[in-house]
Amino acid sequence: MKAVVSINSGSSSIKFALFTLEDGRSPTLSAGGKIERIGIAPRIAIRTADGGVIHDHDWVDGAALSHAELLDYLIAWATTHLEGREVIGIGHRVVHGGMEFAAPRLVDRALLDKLDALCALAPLHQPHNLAAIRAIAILRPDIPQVACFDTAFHHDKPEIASRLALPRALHDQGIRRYGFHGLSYEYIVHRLTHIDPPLARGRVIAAHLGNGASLCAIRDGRSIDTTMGFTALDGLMMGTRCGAIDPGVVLHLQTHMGMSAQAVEDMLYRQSGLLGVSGVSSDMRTLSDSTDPHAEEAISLFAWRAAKEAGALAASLGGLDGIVFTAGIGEHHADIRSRICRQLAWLGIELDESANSANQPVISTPGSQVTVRVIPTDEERMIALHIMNLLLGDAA
Ligand SMILES: Nc1ncnc2c1ncn2[C@@H]1O[C@H](COP(=O)(O)OP(=O)(O)O)[C@@H](O)[C@H]1O
Ligand SMILES: CC(=O)OP(=O)(O)O
Ligand SMILES: [Mg+2]
Repeated sequence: MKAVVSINSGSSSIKFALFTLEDGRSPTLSAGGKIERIGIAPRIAIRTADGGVIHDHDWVDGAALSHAELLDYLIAWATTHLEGREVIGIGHRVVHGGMEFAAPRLVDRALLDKLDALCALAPLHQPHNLAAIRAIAILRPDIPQVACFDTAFHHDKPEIASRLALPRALHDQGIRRYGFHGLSYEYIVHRLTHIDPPLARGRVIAAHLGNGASLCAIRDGRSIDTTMGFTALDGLMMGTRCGAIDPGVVLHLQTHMGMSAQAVEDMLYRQSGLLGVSGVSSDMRTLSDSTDPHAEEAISLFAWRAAKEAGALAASLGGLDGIVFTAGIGEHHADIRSRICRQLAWLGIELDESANSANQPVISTPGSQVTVRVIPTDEERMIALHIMNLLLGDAA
């Protein structure tokens, strides 16, 4: 049986999925799983498509385990469990595709060199994405690999949403707003076209709230603006990232507080966000269970910032027909969704609190001017569809 494998290395997790190509067109999930809480207390869970447990493992003292070590574990596990399937392609989420890549690409050495040059712009992601590709190229050089870019979905957004108010020459050199989480947004559009075609043609804010978090303003299925910019540091407050801050703070830290560029990078990417404000954890589940008042302050700031930026994107869209919540927090955290929607009530949003508490697919009231949906994202399926498109021609 022919199969494809998707690998999605996020900042705090590695998600992976094996899809068989039964009818040669649409991918059927065979097994999938994730290693999550990387850097805290990693655990791996692998399940069949119907939820049957294939493998579970907790690394209790595993805070120091790197993405690379955990990936090695995963590859070793997969090699002994893939027998009987002919893997025709392996696809990867690659966070930064820079100015050049507007669509998935087959991986070769020249591509890897170009993507290496973008590592500094996505230090929490790109090195892991490329390390996974290289590790697999050594083990299975016979299997084609496909790079699917998080930036691609935003590539053709309007010029005005791409430009920073900096000297023009910098824009021409690539210092511009790219946007990320594109595979997730593309999947949301793909799902909306099936489940709610009128909304898919309308003005939608998709809220990808995970360890990394961003919003995307989507009109008629296309990105027209988004909260992340040149890097995945901009926009919303995140697990360990600060989101948008006054650039004067960075200058002050370096010039007056003697911090090196490396120390500032570490603070903005790894020590800020929910972790920095709470002093407790970067993980929303842990914060929600905590009685520390700083944990509550971090949760409030997260929701307030998300609602505020959603207001800005509603202005980019010139009005709003729908909001879609997705990713770890967006899919599961009813209280955060409720806080965000209450702050956006002036846009005509009326939440059905009981539907929201039950994580229903539609969580707005029938009379709400704005439809609010919860759609589990599936970046792995989007990657599988891209592999098939690239290697086999059109997929369903
Ligand atoms: N059931 C849940 N309830 C509340 N928050 C959750 C739940 N499941 C996951 N989360 C939160 O989602 C975030 C991770 O999101 P995810 O999309 O998996 O991350 P990544 O950006 O690494 O892909 C964490 O803050 C985690 O606490
Ligand atoms: C781009 C980004 O922030 O990704 P993640 O949410 O996986 O960290
Ligand atoms: Mg993610």
